[in-house]
Amino acid sequence: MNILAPVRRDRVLTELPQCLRKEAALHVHKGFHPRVTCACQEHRTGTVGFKISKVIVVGDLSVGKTCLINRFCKDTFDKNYKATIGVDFEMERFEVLGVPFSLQLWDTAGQERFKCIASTYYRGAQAIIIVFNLNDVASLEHTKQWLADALKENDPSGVLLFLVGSKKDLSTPAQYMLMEKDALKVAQEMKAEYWAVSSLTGENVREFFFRVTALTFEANVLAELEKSGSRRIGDVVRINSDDSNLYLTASKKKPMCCP
Ligand SMILES: Nc1nc2c(ncn2[C@@H]2O[C@H](COP(=O)(O)OP(=O)(O)OP(=O)(O)O)[C@@H](O)[C@H]2O)c(=O)[nH]1
Ligand SMILES: [Mg+2]
Repeated sequence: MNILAPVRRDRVLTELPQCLRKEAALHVHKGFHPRVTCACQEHRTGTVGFKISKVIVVGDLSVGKTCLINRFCKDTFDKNYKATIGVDFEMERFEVLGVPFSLQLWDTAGQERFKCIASTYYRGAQAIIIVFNLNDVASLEHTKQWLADALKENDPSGVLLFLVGSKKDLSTPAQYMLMEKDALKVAQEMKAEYWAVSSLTGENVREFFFRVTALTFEANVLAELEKSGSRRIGDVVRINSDDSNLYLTASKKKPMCCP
């Protein structure tokens, strides 16, 4: 795909999309980090606009990884199962706070026999999406192993984690509530943000990917600012001392700048 194609109008983010559940969120701030907003306004985002961030999608076979990506990227849904062999990827271009931002979504195989090939593509991920089927408790249990495998190839402190329950359309509200309780616990243990989606109906799919994009972008800009040492004396107005950063993953309680 041509990464220079213009950004689609429905890929423009001007605000930080909110988390699904506050109990299991990477952070619960209402807006982008003030330093990020400020840097974007002042065109101080360095190389972020030219970068392609890698996102890997892992999880048991048939949990719906390919369908999730296809629903977001192509707005299609295939009810027939066709196993992913090795890996596949899609490129998505966004514009966040006026800055171009690209994600490379790596769809990996869940089948054991292809896992070996797929795992060679885990390296260099900025976000890891671990998918399980909301109607299959074993697939939730296996998410810990998927995460461990993915983290072998990545720096755990530099990667954003998302735990995604799929096929929400197949559970009754009561079944869903039961599963969500367990899933929230797993997400908290992993320090991952929890989402529940349906690729069949499209429920939460766009909201989820927008959240992944926004948080990855935010982490990238903060890292860029850190690298360039652009924090200015006098900009520091307060140390973030509230409890809205559950896992301290993206911003790691850095001093905030901007008036
Ligand atoms: N009802 C329902 N079915 C779904 C949903 N998502 C996926 N499926 C079905 O689940 C099956 C597996 O979906 P895939 O997306 O191919 O699963 P996968 O995780 O990519 O599987 P591997 O590539 O083998 O790892 C297919 O038959 C899909 O139609 C969903 O949200 N709702
Ligand atoms: Mg697949």
